Amino acid sequence: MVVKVINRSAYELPNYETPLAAGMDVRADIAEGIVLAPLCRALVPTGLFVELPAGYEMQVRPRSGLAAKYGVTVLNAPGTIDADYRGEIKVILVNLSDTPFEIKPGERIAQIVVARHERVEWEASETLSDTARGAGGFGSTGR
Ligand SMILES: O=c1ccn([C@H]2C[C@H](O)[C@@H](COP(=O)(O)OP(=O)(O)OP(=O)(O)O)O2)c(=O)[nH]1
Ligand SMILES: [Mg+2]
Repeated sequence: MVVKVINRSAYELPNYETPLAAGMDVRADIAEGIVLAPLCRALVPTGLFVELPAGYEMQVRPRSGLAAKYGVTVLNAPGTIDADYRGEIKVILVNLSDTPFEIKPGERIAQIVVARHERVEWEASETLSDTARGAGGFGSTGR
């Protein structure tokens, strides 16, 4: 699938690192490092602008390495880029560790995954069909 993109970043376009990768890593398009103190967050620019086809979204997901090693993750994961969004893709990073973390210029901070999605029309109703689960949830099947 071909997706139109404007790259105003200082870096190459994101790419799939391995043949079957689902996500492409995106880089922090910042001139200077940003120090994230514990429990602080930052809206980090990527310099990328995309035009997704109707029926597709782009998800902004954390990188597991940053999460496991540094406690740094995407606060709103998965972030949603709508097909009608024309602004810059930005990543909301949060530092959930107890030590400061410096986001370096050009660092790969998150990954983007393009996915199909449905759009629904509501059928307003007073009842729903019976199921074995019914209204059970939130641990109803045990721990
Ligand atoms: O991690 C993210 C999440 C969103 N966006 C952009 C693309 C998306 O289409 C738009 C709106 O996102 P969302 O609907 O999640 O935010 P909102 O708080 O509901 O803002 P809005 O009122 O603009 O919809 O912001 C990003 O760049 N990065
Ligand atoms: Mg919204």
